[in-house]
Amino acid sequence: MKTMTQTTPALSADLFEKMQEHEQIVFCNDPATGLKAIIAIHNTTLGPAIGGTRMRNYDSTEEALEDVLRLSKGMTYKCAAADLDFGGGKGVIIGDPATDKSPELFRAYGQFVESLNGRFYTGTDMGTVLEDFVHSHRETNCIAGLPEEYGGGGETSIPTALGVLYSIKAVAKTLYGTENLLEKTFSIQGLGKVGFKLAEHLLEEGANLYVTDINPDTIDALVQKGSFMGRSVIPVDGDAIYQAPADMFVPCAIGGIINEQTIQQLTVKAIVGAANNQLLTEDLALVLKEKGILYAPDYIVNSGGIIQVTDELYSPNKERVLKKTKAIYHSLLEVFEQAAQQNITTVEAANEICERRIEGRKNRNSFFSPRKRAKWDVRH
Ligand SMILES: NC(=O)C1=CN([C@@H]2O[C@H](COP(=O)(O)OP(=O)(O)OC[C@H]3O[C@@H](n4cnc5c(N)ncnc54)[C@H](O)[C@@H]3O)[C@@H](O)[C@H]2O)C=CC1
Ligand SMILES: O=C(O)CCC(=O)C(=O)O
Repeated sequence: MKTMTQTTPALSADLFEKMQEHEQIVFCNDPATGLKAIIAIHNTTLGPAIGGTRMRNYDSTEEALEDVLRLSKGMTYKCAAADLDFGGGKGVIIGDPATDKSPELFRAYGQFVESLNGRFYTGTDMGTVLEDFVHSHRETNCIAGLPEEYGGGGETSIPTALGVLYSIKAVAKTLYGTENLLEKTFSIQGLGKVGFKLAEHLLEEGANLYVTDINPDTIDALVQKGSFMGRSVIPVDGDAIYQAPADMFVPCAIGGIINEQTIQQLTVKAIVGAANNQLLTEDLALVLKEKGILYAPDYIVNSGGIIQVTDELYSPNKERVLKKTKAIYHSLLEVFEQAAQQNITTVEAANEICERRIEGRKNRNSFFSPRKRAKWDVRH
């Protein structure tokens, strides 16, 4: 049997190695409600950490930890890219969203969020809905993204889907010299909160779609919609989506789907979608560049949701959110321009812009302290 002195140093070294530049990881365990969650705070240079909370049936704690570390880092870049006064964080709840949810579980989660004393704000992500956080909000003010009837900005997937649409237009402008999407074809992976709304926008623009989802009901609903609008919506099975003969691939489900295998199958001219962490590893951006596939960095494309929830703290205003979401179009064009000028990947160009912003702020607003009342904080 191993003794504590043998195991402890190895374990902690491993965990700190995994954290890399992350500031803090919080493991939340509440046997009474079954809550098992991990909150990761990546960087608070720009302000308190913010990021949605994902609920997923992870195969292991390790997998959940990997996910929350990657997602929280992405939030730091997302906030910097959208020029928000927030840093990056994220939460994951380990469990099946279909069977393991309860009001008590989300209240318990709210208590853990509250214990961070303003260092972390959260709301929805994959597997969670706004109503879950109404329960959490009973325990903490640090919820961003409440339903409208609770004084929040409402469904975040609405601005997220719009942001993806503006991004697709920026990509079309770059590739074809026009934003017109009539008769363009898109392959969409995931028809959930964001993917379905985006698909509706694309149909309204006169586009045709290949779609896949693990839930057949959502596909049927979209096929019906497409036939009603006289557009083509072709369902494809699982991995066949990578080979669909579309102009652009639009990932709106899980991360890590762009890898060595899938890149070989893609025939599209661009990848632009809502999913977080689309590239399994960042160096794949170079493989895409060499293959002539324009990659729109995910954390810029999908920033509509975070734009809305952070704006909510000034009190909700749909017009202001729309204006800020439209700015995604220009942010992407700037990234594409810089990448072309410097002959670097779009990921490198986007990261450079964000890192410059964070670095520039370090001297003025170093390390957020919750004792300072933040200027946008209207609920405390
Ligand atoms: N909701 C939001 O405002 C934002 C969402 N995102 C990201 O966008 C993605 C989608 O988010 P939501 O639409 O909110 O989530 P959701 O949970 O509502 O929808 C995800 C959809 O993907 C499907 N799906 C899951 N695994 C799949 C697979 N292997 N193949 C095909 N379909 C699969 C699910 O059945 C579901 O319909 C996630 O990666 C999320 O992190 C990013 C920014 C904001
Ligand atoms: O939509 C939200 O509530 C937070 C945004 C977020 O976590 C994300 O953009 O991934």
